[in-house]
Amino acid sequence: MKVLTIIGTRPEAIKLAPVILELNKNPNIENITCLTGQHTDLASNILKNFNISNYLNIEARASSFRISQLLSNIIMGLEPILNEQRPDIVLVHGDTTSSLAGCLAGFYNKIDVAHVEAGLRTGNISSPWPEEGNRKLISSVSKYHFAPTEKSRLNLINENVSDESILVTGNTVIDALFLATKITDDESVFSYSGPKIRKNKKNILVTSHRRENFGDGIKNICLALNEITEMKKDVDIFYALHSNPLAADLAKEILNKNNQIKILSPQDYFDFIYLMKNVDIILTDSGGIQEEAPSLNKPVLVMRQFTERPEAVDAGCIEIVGTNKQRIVEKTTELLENSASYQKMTYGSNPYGDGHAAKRIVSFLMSRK
Ligand SMILES: CC(=O)N[C@@H]1[C@@H](OP(=O)(O)OP(=O)(O)OC[C@H]2O[C@@H](n3ccc(=O)[nH]c3=O)[C@H](O)[C@@H]2O)O[C@H](CO)[C@@H](O)[C@@H]1O
Repeated sequence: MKVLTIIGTRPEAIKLAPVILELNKNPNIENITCLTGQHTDLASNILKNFNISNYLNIEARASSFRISQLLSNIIMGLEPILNEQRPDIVLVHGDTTSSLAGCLAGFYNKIDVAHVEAGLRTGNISSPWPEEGNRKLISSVSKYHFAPTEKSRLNLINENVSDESILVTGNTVIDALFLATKITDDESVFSYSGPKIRKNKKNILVTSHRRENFGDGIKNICLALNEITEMKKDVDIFYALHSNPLAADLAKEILNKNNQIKILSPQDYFDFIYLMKNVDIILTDSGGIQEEAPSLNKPVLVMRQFTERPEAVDAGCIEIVGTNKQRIVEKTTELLENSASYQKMTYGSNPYGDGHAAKRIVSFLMSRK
């Protein structure tokens, strides 16, 4: 069986790395990994973390940030590879422009598409935008759907996806985290050379990069961080910037005079895990971090209006706080001051899986050969 695995962004690289390693282990599978160029630097660094060095890169980065330009560049960039390699399966992940483009390129060439992290829905087509639309479109033309949870599977059934084409696998980010924590537990692998995490402080890790938060959302988040450090002199905040200047520039402008806030460049995956493991609280609009944090027993306040991770909300390990400055300040302060509230959010088992999702995906594909 020949598989073409498409990777665009950092989270796709993190979440597909375990699947690629599993595919490469199987003598009956030839896997070709192809970067699209959507996040070349971030994605290639992640593959390096997981010792994946053999991959193509179509460098389809759009000159502007126009999604439609990037989508068409990727589809056209993949055509020659699809014609030359004629894979049996195009494997895509999640909800990005690269995931949708990879899926459509496969579909237009009558090649079966397999979708990892299928079925996540907020039910709101404008949030997250364009991810909710991307993943619904991918579900409508994919042949196989790897749903992380039972809830994701039910979302697909509600959209008339046939049950026998769905497999509930767990989220592969837990596979990646377990692989990485095995590697990172050997402290010598850390290259984290950022500002020290001081144990006599309360430490908060922050990331924000969602398009719907650009502008006012990120502004309110940063104003809330300034207010928290104004009130709490024993708090250090580590803000890991995203590579997208539309997410990073405003944060740098608002936060750069606050010496309690350490502004970090995008972190290598192992170093980011080190940060997640060693802080007390995580504030983020990220999807993957909502799934990882329960395995690290870290409470997460989600700075979005909606989440497609209801399982973690139901389990009490994440809480949606949106981008309202006052609400972010209040909920963060509560976790800093009220140990009962804090304990309630540190969770035993992770609703997002057991770290064996990649194995399940590969054996399912082999059974369909
Ligand atoms: C709507 C939505 O939720 N969509 C998500 C979005 O991904 P995301 O929101 O999770 O994106 P990010 O937050 O950028 O990545 C997070 C990962 O990066 C690591 N990290 C973070 C900061 C850093 O400095 N260094 C790092 O290594 C971190 O540990 C984590 O694993 O698209 C994915 C692809 O389709 C989807 O799967 C996913 O649902």
